[in-house]
Amino acid sequence: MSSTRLEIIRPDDWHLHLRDGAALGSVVADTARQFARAIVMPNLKPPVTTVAQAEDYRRRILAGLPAGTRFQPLMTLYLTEATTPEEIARAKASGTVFAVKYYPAGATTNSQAGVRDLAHVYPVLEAMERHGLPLLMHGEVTDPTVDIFDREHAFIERHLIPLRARFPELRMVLEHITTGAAVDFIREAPAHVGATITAHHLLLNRNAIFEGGIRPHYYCLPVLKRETHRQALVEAATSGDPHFFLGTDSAPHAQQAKEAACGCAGIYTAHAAIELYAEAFEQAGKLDQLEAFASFHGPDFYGLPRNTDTIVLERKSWTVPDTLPFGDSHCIPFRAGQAIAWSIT
Ligand SMILES: NC(=O)N[C@@H](CC(=O)O)C(=O)O
Ligand SMILES: [Zn+2]
Ligand SMILES: [Zn+2]
Repeated sequence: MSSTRLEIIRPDDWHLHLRDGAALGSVVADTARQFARAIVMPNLKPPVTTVAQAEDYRRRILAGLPAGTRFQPLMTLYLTEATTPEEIARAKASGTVFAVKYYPAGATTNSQAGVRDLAHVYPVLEAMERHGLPLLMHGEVTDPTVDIFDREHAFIERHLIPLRARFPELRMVLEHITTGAAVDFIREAPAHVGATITAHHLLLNRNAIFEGGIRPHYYCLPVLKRETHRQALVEAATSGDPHFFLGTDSAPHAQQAKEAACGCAGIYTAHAAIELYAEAFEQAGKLDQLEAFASFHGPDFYGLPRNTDTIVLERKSWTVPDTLPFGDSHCIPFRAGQAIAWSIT
């Protein structure tokens, strides 16, 4: 399908990092411009581990919005080995917390407080299964003997398959999937197991990290994979399969934190998220599938109503700024200084 104008039901972002403080104030409007709702990840320092903390964070997000915006943050709790089944019951009853995020300790940004051994949180997972609260997973093993490009596949084999067997009714999202193995696993799973896919994993393969030199702004976790995996993700996202939905994993870091001897993982895409997905879907000849992926499958999975208003995308190129404000610093957005083919009117 080729087209120059596309009107779709307003999308939601089912995986987003908003940070906190002044940084939050710099980025939240980018998301609110296009998305009605977003699942907000809890990997702050210190992490958001209780309903009370999530509700405080939610108030800070709402306070950071430009006047008149109707954006709704959907909060999550950060799972630790100290999380209690009682906190899960409180989360379910809260009306503000929609999921619990599992970070294997050491797997990614601010994951030190995460889970070392899944067996230690079985009572919590049992409570989540009972209450129907989804477990959102950063699905990578941290075993240093496993190659970094194989860590998602190893997570599926070592942890996800056993977890599915032990908690068959647990609602789960494998976040920011990057491999054909993840696509195959999710496609075969029941409807209460889904996956988010980022725009950058649809648009880039791992060569981007090394093009003409080392490119820290293309470093994220899970790390970009080889071209065959990118193609499997594009196939999944554009197939109409309701297991797969939009999650940007937009993860801003200050420029100096990325351009460093040990640079942080994370790519900022919120300034152009739906436009970037439109590019990926257009390249696949599947623009007609963008709405289902971006606006239907996510709310259907979470049991929330679909949005009713629309956004209009136009095939009109614009140039991304070289830098964007980020608290008392700035960040380098995806496609900095380069063109994006689609705009929101
Ligand atoms: N994706 C990333 O590379 N980074 C995320 C954390 C995460 O989602 O794993 C971040 O918070 O910076
Ligand atoms: Zn992650
Ligand atoms: Zn993330």
